Amino acid sequence: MTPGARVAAAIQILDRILAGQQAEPALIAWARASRFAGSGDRAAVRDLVFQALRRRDSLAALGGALSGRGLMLGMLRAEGADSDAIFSGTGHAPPPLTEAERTAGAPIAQAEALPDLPDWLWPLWQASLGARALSLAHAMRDRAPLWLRVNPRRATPAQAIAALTDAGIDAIPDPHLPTALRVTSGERRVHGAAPYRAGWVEMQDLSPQIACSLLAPRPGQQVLDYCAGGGGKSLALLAVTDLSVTAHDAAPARMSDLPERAARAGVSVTLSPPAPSGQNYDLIIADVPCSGSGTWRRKPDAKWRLTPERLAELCALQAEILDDCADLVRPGGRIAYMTCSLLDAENGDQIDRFVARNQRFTEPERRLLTPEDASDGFFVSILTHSAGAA
Ligand SMILES: C[S@@+](CC[C@H](N)C(=O)[O-])C[C@H]1O[C@@H](n2cnc3c(N)ncnc32)[C@H](O)[C@@H]1O
Repeated sequence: MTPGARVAAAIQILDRILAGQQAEPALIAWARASRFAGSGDRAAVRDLVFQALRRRDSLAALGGALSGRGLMLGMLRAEGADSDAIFSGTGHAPPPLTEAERTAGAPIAQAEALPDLPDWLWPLWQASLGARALSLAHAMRDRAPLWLRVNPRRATPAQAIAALTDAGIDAIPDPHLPTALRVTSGERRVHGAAPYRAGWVEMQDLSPQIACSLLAPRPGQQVLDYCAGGGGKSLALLAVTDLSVTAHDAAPARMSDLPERAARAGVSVTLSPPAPSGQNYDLIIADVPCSGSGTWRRKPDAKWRLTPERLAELCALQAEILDDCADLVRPGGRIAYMTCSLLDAENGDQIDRFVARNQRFTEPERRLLTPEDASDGFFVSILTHSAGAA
């Protein structure tokens, strides 16, 4: 596909997303209907669509319209590219620019200053992040790096880096957490690469890796991963400590990959039968459903789909899960509450309300990680039951 044809495809897909379709199904539907598009074309069109969604408002302002065409025109203007060369009308390229399109659009500085967040959310974002609100909103406009976690049961960071290099993937360790590797080239090769398939490395963003490193459970402790999903947090803990880990999820199908991932990593996780009971756990991980506002670089359409009603529903569910976990932790045990959100409503405010209604718990540690100091936006609060230290 020519550059113009890729832009025309992105316009078509963006129009569907702006009309209400989710990004992934819209991309899949386009790929199925476009057998002529090779893997390089599909990746390039996907990048255009995601980049446009990350910067939706500023690109619409630059391009003069909130439409697929307006967004792609705004992107070309932001890059200083020759719009007429792309909007050429030849072959499969989009039709030439109209006179109105040529004169529409805000100046670059004015458009770039927009936060690229939904209007209703911006006051909550500012109240949560204060002086860092705009820079963190703008950090969400960039593509996120891919991070890997080295599994010390299988390899050292140096061995993993060497094996990745052999597979055509470059990765460098984080200066503070050497088992966290940032992939600097060859991202798309990771899934098929030998060190991934042999369990030497797992995909996990730096921020949850840091959060898990704060928990340091003692060998042999009973751990409940209450919202286990794919089990990323369980696997991170088991990689460094021998633990008895039970995984639970309200949607058990979400844990279907976990046994295979655990086997690849050389560890084992017990999948919980119906629901955990008793007060048997030294550590409960509550990696709760959330807005995902810290991961909007990866899932940019989610930022425009979130509504105040959905945020309120999520906050109510998070409170319910915290209360369930409070009943399952053993006296003296800990709850690690985690979200991939930057919003106080889901983070500090949620914990303050929990501690106010559950006065047996204290909060020795709370950490908000952001793209400015780690990678994805991520919150962790460690809550200790007052009957003694775990
Ligand atoms: C943020 S995801 C978990 C991600 C996972 N811990 C990981 O590291 O891959 C939240 C999970 O909570 C689950 N969930 C939703 N409501 C729940 C509830 N009431 N009790 C337990 N799990 C719930 C969802 O099915 C989802 O898998």
